[in-house]
Amino acid sequence: MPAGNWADLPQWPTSMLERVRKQAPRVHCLMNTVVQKLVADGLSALGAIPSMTSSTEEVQDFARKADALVVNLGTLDKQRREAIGLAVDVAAAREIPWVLDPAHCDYSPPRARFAQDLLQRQPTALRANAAEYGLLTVPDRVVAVETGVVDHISFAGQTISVANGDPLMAKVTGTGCLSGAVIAAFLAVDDDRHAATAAAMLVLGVAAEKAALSASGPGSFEPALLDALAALDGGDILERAKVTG
Ligand SMILES: Nc1ncnc2c1ncn2[C@@H]1O[C@H](COP(=O)(O)OP(=O)(O)OP(=O)(O)O)[C@@H](O)[C@H]1O
Ligand SMILES: Cc1ncsc1CCO
Ligand SMILES: [Mg+2]
Repeated sequence: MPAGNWADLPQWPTSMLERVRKQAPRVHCLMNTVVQKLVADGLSALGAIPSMTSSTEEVQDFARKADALVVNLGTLDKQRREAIGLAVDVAAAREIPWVLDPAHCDYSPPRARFAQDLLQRQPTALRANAAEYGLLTVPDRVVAVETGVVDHISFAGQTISVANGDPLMAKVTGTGCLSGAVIAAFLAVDDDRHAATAAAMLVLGVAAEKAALSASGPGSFEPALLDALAALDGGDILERAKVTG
């Protein structure tokens, strides 16, 4: 079990990244309309295969082909609520991992209620920023990720903290949404939900640090992040990892 043994087993995130690249998991995204392109490109750069429809006629067919699902509430409407319910039905029946990102649930009580109802359906992981996270009660079997300057990934009474990343991540809309999708890709290749979620946050954080080396601001950071996700190797991860837990 990697959690708690970071110093002894520092190769497990790299092994998971290699499996993502080799297995190319299909990640179906019910993604807000603001960041669909970044999330699709980020998953592709990582080595996963994104799909993105939210049509109620088709979403179950897409979910049946997927290895993991990410549900993001950023641009919620009636039809998307319905599509989310249909997709989660398939994920539950097929027992594939799914990740909930309750984007902007702190702006709207109905959205917060919807997010809490979805949590009762036992996603594999919740990924939220601090404002969103503080509003929700996370059931025991759900990996709870609170992102920010340091990411805290909690499960079964243990917390892994990942201090990698760069302030430019907060200047590009959708890095949090992308993190939920990256978590889904890692969950698709490893059954250890706590370790897989932490590895995903580490990989994104290290890629962001590499991207920041060449970026001159948010505009150039975004494509550099895609390049870094595609090029990342075990050496980068070992050299830069700031993981405790
Ligand atoms: N100041 C920072 N320094 C380092 N990493 C950061 C910083 N701010 C955010 N991050 C990283 O950026 C990613 C997004 O986290 P954040 O908490 O900003 O999500 P968010 O508010 O939901 O983002 P969005 O809604 O734009 O997708 C995480 O991987 C987090 O680690
Ligand atoms: C800016 C924005 N508005 C709805 S979703 C989204 C991107 C994730 O925060
Ligand atoms: Mg968000």
